[in-house]
Amino acid sequence: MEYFLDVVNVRKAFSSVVANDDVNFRVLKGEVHAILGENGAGKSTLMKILCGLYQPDQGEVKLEGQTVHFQSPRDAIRAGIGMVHQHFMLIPALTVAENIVLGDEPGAVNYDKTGAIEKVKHLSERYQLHIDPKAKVADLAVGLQQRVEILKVLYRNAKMLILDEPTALLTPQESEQLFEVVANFKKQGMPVIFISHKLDEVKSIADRVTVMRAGRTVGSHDVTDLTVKQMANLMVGRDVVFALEKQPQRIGDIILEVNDLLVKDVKKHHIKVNNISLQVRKGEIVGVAGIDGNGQVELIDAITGLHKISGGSIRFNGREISRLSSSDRVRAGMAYVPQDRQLYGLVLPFNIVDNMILRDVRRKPFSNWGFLRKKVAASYTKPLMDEYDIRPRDPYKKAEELSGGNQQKVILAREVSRDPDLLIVAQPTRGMDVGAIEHIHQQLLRLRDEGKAILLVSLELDEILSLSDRIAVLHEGKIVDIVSAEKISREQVGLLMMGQSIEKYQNEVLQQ
Ligand SMILES: Nc1ncnc2c1ncn2[C@@H]1O[C@H](COP(=O)(O)OP(=O)(O)OP(=O)(O)O)[C@@H](O)[C@H]1O
Repeated sequence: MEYFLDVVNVRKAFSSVVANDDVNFRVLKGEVHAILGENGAGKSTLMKILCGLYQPDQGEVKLEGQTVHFQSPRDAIRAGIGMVHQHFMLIPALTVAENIVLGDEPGAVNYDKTGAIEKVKHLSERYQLHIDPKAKVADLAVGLQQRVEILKVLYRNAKMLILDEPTALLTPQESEQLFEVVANFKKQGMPVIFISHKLDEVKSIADRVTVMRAGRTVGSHDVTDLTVKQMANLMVGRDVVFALEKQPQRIGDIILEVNDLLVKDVKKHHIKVNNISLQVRKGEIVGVAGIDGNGQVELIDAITGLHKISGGSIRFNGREISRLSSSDRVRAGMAYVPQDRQLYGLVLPFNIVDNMILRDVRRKPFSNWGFLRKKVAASYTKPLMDEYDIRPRDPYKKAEELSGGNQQKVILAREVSRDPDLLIVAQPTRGMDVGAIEHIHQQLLRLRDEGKAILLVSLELDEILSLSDRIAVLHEGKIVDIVSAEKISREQVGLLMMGQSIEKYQNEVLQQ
């Protein structure tokens, strides 16, 4: 067997936190190798070692049998490691070709443009990554931007690709296209490391999987030998419940009522939310389904007060709130888990305690005559860290030092525990492991059963279908339909998301 990558006994610690310990795994030439692990298991740290951002404290990394010592990402790129990050690093105003060449020829104003375009064309044909080299990146959909990132590393002669949660921001169709691209790499002998929390994806595209637990690798397996459930159990170390138990609904008064809501983009050029009317009542979860970019973010930003409205009304607990600031809306009983956790959800240089009481820092019991009661704040935080399994269990750890999934847990713990009348959650489980998803879903259902109102925005159709009582489907800023979750199938929601009608689908099915 020919190994491209061999990781031997790697260890990496950040002061007292050992992020990687005794890490061992091998990647074969031409295989898709998934890395699975709970939030905080050490996957990102390991990948940062492989791409030269961190140096290991101990152990060895070998490429094609040769030990390598990367001092910087540049060294790793030169050795053929191509990392495609979750958050793209592209310059929107430049073309595809310019973005691809940039970085390889820094500051090169006089680079060989025709040659570069030719090379990009050649690469996109070879790997079936079809894209127009002259298109402006700002005009491309997310899936195509990701192609540019992949082409960028291929242009630098990558011999192995690392894809870090590559489908987190993709539509199901874009994910399918990505999997075809990955299959192509495989055919051409290029190894791919694939990090994902989505076990179905791992099952369908990976050949082998290495599982990490608490910083250590606990084994590598052929994917064909494992079921999705077994993968989940290996990762979490216990049985994971996939099916949710939903209690019968007890609907109460209207908590949120949006009427004829009109929201434009910041420059007021385009309508983002087009005359939307929607109600959320006590004891129900209303899911908002839609392909990314169809007005979901603007809708919830308008309700929470982060985005100005251009028309219509928003009533919360019977009171018109569209002129209230977002902090006044929070005081009135609204809680919000934003889509962009690093921008709005957390203050990254603050520790977990400070982030946990962020919204209530000036109020009792955390403040007394203007003085922060640190002990009270800490004893409020610690049980929440246990309940939400926030790792490491150090309440004074800075948010920026937490893994992505653990950052998300801090926000959810804070917002859910504030006991709001209305909870608005956007992509609540993005980047979370299966065990954490199970817990969050149970918490959302508990709030619903306690009579709270929940507005759930998610790109995960299965999440919308399993949690929601009613589903509002958005397309191009409009609500196509509001349907009962019990009476609609996954395919029907998919059709509505594309702006098509269900009747057409039903007629087609009848005719078959
Ligand atoms: N720069 C840092 N400083 C201090 N601690 C860190 C740093 N980076 C990571 N850690 C810690 O190392 C551990 C592993 O984190 P890592 O980000 O590698 O996990 P992960 O498996 O990628 O998690 P997730 O699935 O949530 O992204 C965590 O406990 C994290 O808090």
